Amino acid sequence: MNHHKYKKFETIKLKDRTWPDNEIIKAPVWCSVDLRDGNQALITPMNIDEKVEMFQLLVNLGFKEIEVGFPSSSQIEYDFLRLLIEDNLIPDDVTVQVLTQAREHLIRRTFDALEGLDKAIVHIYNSTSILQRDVVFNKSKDEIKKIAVEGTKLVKTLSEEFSGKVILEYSPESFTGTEVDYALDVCEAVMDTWGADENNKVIINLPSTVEMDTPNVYADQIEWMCRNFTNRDRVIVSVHPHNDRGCGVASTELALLAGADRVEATLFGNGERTGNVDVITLALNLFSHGIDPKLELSQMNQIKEVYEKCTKMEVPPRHPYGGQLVFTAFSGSHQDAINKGMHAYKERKSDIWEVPYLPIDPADLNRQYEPIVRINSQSGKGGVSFVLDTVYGYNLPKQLRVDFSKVIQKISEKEGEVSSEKIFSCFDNEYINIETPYKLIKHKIFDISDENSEFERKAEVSVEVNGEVKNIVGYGNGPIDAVKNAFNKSDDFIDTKLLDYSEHALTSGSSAKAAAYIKLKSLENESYEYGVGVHPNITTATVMAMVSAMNRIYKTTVKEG
Ligand SMILES: CC(=O)SCCNC(=O)CCNC(=O)[C@H](O)C(C)(C)COP(=O)(O)OP(=O)(O)OC[C@H]1O[C@@H](n2cnc3c(N)ncnc32)[C@H](O)[C@@H]1OP(=O)(O)O
Ligand SMILES: CC(C)C(=O)C(=O)O
Repeated sequence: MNHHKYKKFETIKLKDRTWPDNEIIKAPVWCSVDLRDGNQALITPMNIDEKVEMFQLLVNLGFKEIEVGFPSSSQIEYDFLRLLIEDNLIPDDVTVQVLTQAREHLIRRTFDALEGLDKAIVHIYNSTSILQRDVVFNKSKDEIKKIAVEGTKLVKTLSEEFSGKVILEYSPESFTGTEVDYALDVCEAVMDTWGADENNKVIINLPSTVEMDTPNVYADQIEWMCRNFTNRDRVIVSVHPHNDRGCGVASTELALLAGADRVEATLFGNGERTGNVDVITLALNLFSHGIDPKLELSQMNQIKEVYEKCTKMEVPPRHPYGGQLVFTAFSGSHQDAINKGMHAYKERKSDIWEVPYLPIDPADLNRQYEPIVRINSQSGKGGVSFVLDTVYGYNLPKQLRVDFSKVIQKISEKEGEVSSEKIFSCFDNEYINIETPYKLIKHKIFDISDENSEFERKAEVSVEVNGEVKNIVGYGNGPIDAVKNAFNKSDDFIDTKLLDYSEHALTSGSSAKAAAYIKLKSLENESYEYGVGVHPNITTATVMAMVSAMNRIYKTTVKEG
């Protein structure tokens, strides 16, 4: 690869820059350019119905400025604006923006399209970059400035005849490839021509039409412009970043540190080439710092659905916040940390979200907890128990987590990702209410503490063994002890010792069930097994857990030899 073919564009060196010490403390003014820059970059541009659907989505998300198109470029762009106006689809608090080249016939046609509106942003542009001045326009600096000034004069004249209020926006297109002092000169000429002042501000949009350098360089360019406007108060400084180097979000954030007031962006970063900057990422980055993003993005899946339908583009699975996999962890240590973090967050009832690996709470985007953890061969016990806990309500004892995750590990090594449903059905088959060869028929526990006995409880248990019912009796100081002793006294069952016991409620309300976990050690060898019992009655759940554990010991030691 011949890297000598390329060179860096030399721009200003701002030695006393102040932006690195700044902080973003509020959301900028957002302007969606989905219906213009986004649309002009689509393989199949949106039809009118799709444009209307996208417009309504943008309004619902809370955009107050929306660039609805380039009405002088084609009939469909023109008709769409007319439809918005004639069908009264533009809410009072939303200002539509229209783009046009700074050329007379296009500006005139743009004003025709605006007829009937009471306010609009008219956005004119011409390229000011060194390269385009040379190879596209073949014009001197003064001639290029004249295009901008003549365009502004015409917008001013037509605005005076227009029924509504016009806000002027001017873009020195390809700003990142333009000498900053020249860009400033053109912008000042536009503002002077317009008669801009504090009460009649002009939006000066400084696009990173092509992202040509690292984000700090763009920030230097923006800070330099902000510092050198003759009157900063007559300017709304807007940025319009693209993503050619993959740094659109970083460039925008640094531009905000450098003084920008407004951002033009698109949903999921659709736009020319590698796209415009993604407004969803920008807004949710603010949100994750506790700053009101001034956009309503909580219905993420719905936003994605409308976006994908209208643009026929797909949101990549790893796209920040919106991608299918961004609230998912496959690896064991991540799953374990998420599991523990979620528990701590719930238990501490904290107002502040702090969960490892999850910068924001997926529920804030109406995304579900369920797919956070997905299980494959890289997963450990944390992920498996997280699924059983959050999806099915089973809070497994620590050793059982280790045992069961080995079962899932074997499946995932053979089959790849294991679904939540499969994890549960496997847990169910392996551990819950196991009935072969021993099947609990009924049991009764008696309180015998007043009967002058050395024990407090008596258990009568009926169990079916290979089709034959055995009635056994045992005594102990609690129900579990009494039942276990009943089994141990009989020659029909394996002798065991209780190593661990826990239980919890599974669901709430009238259909509530309890889950009990029993760990038994075989007295015939050193093996141990867990069993799980599930039943509306906690004592029955416990006896079932014991029978399940005995069945598992039978399976591993007696049956499998
Ligand atoms: C970076 C951006 O995204 S900018 C927005 C780009 N979006 C679009 O272009 C989408 C819609 N555009 C179009 O459909 C067409 O370009 C139209 C209808 C607006 C204009 O079409 P045309 O006049 O046929 O051609 P085109 O846009 O190529 O312009 C050609 C002429 O305009 C001049 N020109 C181009 N841009 C500008 C501008 N911003 N201001 C003034 N003149 C310009 C060119 O120098 C060229 O002049 P020449 O014919 O004397 O050489
Ligand atoms: C018209 C301008 C703002 C533009 O789309 C760009 O520079 O990318």
